[in-house]
Amino acid sequence: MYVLKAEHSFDSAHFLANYDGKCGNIHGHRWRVVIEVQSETLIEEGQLDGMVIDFGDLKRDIKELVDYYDHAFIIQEGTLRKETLQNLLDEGFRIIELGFRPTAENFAKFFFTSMEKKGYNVKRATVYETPSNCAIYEKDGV
Ligand SMILES: Nc1nc2c(c(=O)[nH]1)N=C([C@H](O)[C@H](O)COP(=O)(O)OP(=O)(O)OP(=O)(O)O)CN2
Ligand SMILES: [Zn+2]
Repeated sequence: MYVLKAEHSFDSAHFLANYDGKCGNIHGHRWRVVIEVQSETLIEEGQLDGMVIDFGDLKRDIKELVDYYDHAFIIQEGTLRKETLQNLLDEGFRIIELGFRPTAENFAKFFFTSMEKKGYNVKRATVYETPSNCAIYEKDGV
């Protein structure tokens, strides 16, 4: 089995609602998203001979996905009062509302399935919240 790994990072703010501790306050991370894709075979002709996929194409697709979340305030839907949210939007802040709690685990699954939707045979998605903490989502039995 061949495995290719590429990554891209984004900087954003978030908070964990209903969290008893410092992470309940607004804070920022450089989220590092590492994607691994797999293949039993290699392309055997042309420019891509000997490759699973061109690293450039893989990196481009990860960046395209991840860059949307860069320099935004990421919140879980329903965790800010309507007026608070409206005031932030009126101030011109870029807010991204998610249907899930913005944890490393949920982001790992989200980026895994997003890359699958782009057609990749994804082996594993790893999301680092800090240089020493990461969550991994991977297929069962792989
Ligand atoms: N399993 C998870 N635990 C926590 C998550 C998470 O996504 N999954 N997230 C957080 C917070 O977002 C927090 O920002 C990260 O926590 P922490 O490791 O405490 O971050 P620090 O680098 O600031 O830790 P220090 O050791 O105090 O420097 C919490 N938990
Ligand atoms: Zn955090």
